[in-house]
Amino acid sequence: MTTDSSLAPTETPATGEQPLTSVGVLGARGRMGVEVCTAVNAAEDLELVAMVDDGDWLFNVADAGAQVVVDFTRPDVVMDNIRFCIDQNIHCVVGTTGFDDQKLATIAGWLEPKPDVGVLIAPNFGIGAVLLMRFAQEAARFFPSVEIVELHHPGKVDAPSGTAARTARLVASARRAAGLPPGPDATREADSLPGARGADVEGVPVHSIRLTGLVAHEEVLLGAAGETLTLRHDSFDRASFMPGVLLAVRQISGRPGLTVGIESLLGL
Ligand SMILES: NC(=O)c1ccc[n+]([C@@H]2O[C@H](COP(=O)([O-])OP(=O)(O)OC[C@H]3O[C@@H](n4cnc5c(N)ncnc54)[C@H](O)[C@@H]3O)[C@@H](O)[C@H]2O)c1
Ligand SMILES: O=C(O)C1=N[C@H](C(=O)O)CCC1
Repeated sequence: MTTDSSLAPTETPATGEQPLTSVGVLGARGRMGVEVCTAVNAAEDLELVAMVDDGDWLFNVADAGAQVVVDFTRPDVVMDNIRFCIDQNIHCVVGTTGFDDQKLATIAGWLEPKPDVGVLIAPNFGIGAVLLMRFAQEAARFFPSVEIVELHHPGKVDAPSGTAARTARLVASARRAAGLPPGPDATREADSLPGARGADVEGVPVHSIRLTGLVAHEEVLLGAAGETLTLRHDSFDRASFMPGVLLAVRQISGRPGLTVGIESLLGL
């Protein structure tokens, strides 16, 4: 792995009374990474000190003195990145998807001997998407049917989306808490083609669409006798994720341990 000097940080914001928070970005050349670098550069209280992508030297973030690392890479590499940051006592804000309970438990274990280090993992930093998840959780117990459709750009590496998987788990859990079966009232037994009814996430069907022109979109459809409720969120631009990412970057040093989602940062 080599250092890519073309990835050197751009201009450092003017120093004020408050010390700047040093930020490193992993996945810096990706769709989200580029947007995060732009947002960090534009924030007067943050300083972009390292930009690392595939093939670059991961130690750049530590050598550059990053206090917080933002990771938008890939599900198959993100665990190694988090392990590295924890070992180096660097707080970590993770937008990369692909986490299940087992991976979260592994990270919590890594954090045990590091009581001052914070790791925040959020499948979606969009405020509207976070609210959609909350509304879906609220509505789930009132409707016998619930299905999720997620729609994304064709370059997306995973399916279903992390947001849809988390929404489904939250819906299933809300239904269990209300004494209802987790899944919908429709069966899968009549499927003539495997997959026709979508993926099964804790009993909730999740349908994934990949379409040129889309960015990130999710619908939760709830049905009862004679009525339906459709909750929909659209991210038309990756700028929509940046307020949530910056909020997490600013708060993570005060939130040691593992945090999942930005709900608690928003007071939800
Ligand atoms: N949480 C959210 O709000 C949110 C929003 C959008 C995307 N995402 C997720 O973020 C991830 C990235 O999405 P994207 O669209 O930016 O993907 P992308 O493919 O455009 O970017 C990923 C980047 O990571 C780089 N990379 C791969 N391995 C690396 C490594 N070991 N170290 C450093 N960099 C490495 C790739 O070269 C690439 O540039 C996906 O998991 C996606 O689902 C989350
Ligand atoms: O573009 C992506 O990839 C996105 N990934 C996240 C997910 O999987 O939920 C968030 C939305 C955009």
